[in-house]
Parts: sequence; C-alpha cells; structure tokens
Amino acid sequence: MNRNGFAPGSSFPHLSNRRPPRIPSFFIVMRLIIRENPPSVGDYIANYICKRINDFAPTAEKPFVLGLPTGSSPISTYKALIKLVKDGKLSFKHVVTFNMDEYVGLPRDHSESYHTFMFREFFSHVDIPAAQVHILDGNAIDLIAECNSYEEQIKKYGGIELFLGGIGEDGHIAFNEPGSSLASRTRIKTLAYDTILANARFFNNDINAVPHMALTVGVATVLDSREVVVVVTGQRKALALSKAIEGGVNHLWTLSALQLHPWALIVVDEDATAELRVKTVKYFKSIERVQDEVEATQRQLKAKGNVPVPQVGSME
Ligand SMILES: O=P(O)(O)OC[C@H]1O[C@](O)(CO)[C@@H](O)[C@@H]1O
Repeated sequence: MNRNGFAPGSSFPHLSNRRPPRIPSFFIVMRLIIRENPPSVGDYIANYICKRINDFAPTAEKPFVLGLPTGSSPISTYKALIKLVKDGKLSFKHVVTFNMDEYVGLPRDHSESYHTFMFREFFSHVDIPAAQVHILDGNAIDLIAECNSYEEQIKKYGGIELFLGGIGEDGHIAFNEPGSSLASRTRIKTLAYDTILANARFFNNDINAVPHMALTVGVATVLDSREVVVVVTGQRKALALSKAIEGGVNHLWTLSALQLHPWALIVVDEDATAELRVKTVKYFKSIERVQDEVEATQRQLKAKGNVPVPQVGSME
C-alpha cells in the first residue's frame, strides 16, 4: 500500500475496499462549489490548498506532493496562492510539484511553453526550490521514456496528494482528449482540433503555430491522486461541466472520470453552471451548506474539548 492507502499503481482506488484515511464517510461524494466569478474561485481554491498543505505539515522527509495545471483558468488561484505566501500564511519549501502537461516540440523558453508559463505565473513568485518542480520535457529525445520516468517519479514520492486540474472546452482533463482511455497514464497525445482552435489565442490566433502534440498525465494518473480539485470557469466550459457531472462516465468527456474518485472537488464560477439543471445546482449547494454546518459543529465541539462525532448519514 502506498501512503494514500491504495495498492501501488492502482488506477481506481474506489474499487478497492480501502477508503482513503481521513475522509469521513459523508464526504465520499463529488463536490461542486459555485462562486460568483473567477477571482472568487481562485480565492476559494487557494485557501483550500493552503489549508491542506498546512494541515499536512510537510517536511523535507515528507513533502506535500501537488499536481498543477496551466491555462488561463488557474491564474486567479496562482495569484491568490502567491499572496498567501507573501503574507506568510503558506510556504512551498516542502512542496513537490508535478505539472499536468507540456507541448511537444515547443522550445522550453518559448513564451507559451508550460515551463515558461509556470515560472512566469507562479514558481518565480513563491519559495519553492526549483529542484522540487517537475514538468514533462516535450523536447526529450525519447518521449516515451520521458513519460514512463514521470510516472516513476510520481510513484517514488508515494503518489500525488492533491492534483489541481484544468479542463478544455471539450471536457478533457489535462490533455486527455475525447476518446482517451480512462485507464491512460502519462503519454504522448495528439491534440484535438477543438483544443488547437481554443489555444490559438495564445499563439496570435495562428492555428498553425499551436503544437499538435503534447505530453500529458493520463486519466488514471489523475485518478490515482489522493484528492483531485478542478477549476472550471467561463460559459465556454459549461457544456463540458454538465456532461461531466450530469452525464455518465464517458471517455468522450474525460473529466467525467472524476465520478470514480472518492475525493473530488470541482470549483466553478456562475458562468460555468449555465448548462446545469437547477436541481443539480441546488443539490450541490445543499451539500456545501450541510458541510459548513458539520464543520461549524465540529469546531464548537473541539473548542469545548469534545471529540467531534459526524452526525450526517453517508451519501455514498
Ligand atoms: O484554462 P484554459 O485557458 O481554458 O486552458 C485549459 C487548458 O489547460 C490545461 O489545463 C492544460 O494544463 C488543459 O487541460 C486545458 O486544455
């Protein structure tokens, strides 16, 4: 068993009888948090990650292993995380990161490479030692070996504690385009035309300048993480969000694989909920309300010196 309580290499921890430790039974449910706009989504996720890292109390021997995405959606989260570090509330000194993906063939110092993006938007502003940052090398001579070694490195650290992810308009998580196997691992992926069109905005709207291939962690790599948090903002992601949470698990909308994860959280803005049923929105809002109440009760009990006992029934 690895630190997460899963069998090493297990892609579908939900199928094992082991529930990840520290998760009360009433939290074994996908959660959807709705905030007004991208900045408030960023604040929510940053505070959430901050609490998770601080509760974990990472050390050099036991670092917190964090998966990270690129794209415009996580920028507000990165800004908020940087502020928490500057305010002395959070440190990345004992955090090890693994990025989701990288273009193939784009020079590392290209302004749109994910290496450049990550250092420009995040790593250069926090106290993470560069040696603790892992980003796939899309210029490796042997790309397959690069992908295999990435999986090995993740394993060496005992797995990813929390994977923060972004999605594409076609519902892909990382660069797991429609039709990707839900058992996929880190590999080379040809980008879908939709993704090339969507990302052309970063390449002066020239679709020929957008790389057609990328290295990406697989769906199973993401599912193996102890916890997955996904950021979804903007109306252009609304259809993908509804397919992923209201539809069945489906390789055409790879985000839907999160339904198989015991500890998944999707944080969205109002615009991204445009295609959801009112009933769905109400359901997820009620879960947030109940959880807030449970946590408030637990805090009160703790303050009185009592051991908190969850009163909410299982929602499994
Ligand atoms: O947030 P944006 O700009 O829509 O970009 C999302 C893209 O970034 C990624 O998260 C890459 O890490 C992909 O999943 C997705 O294609």
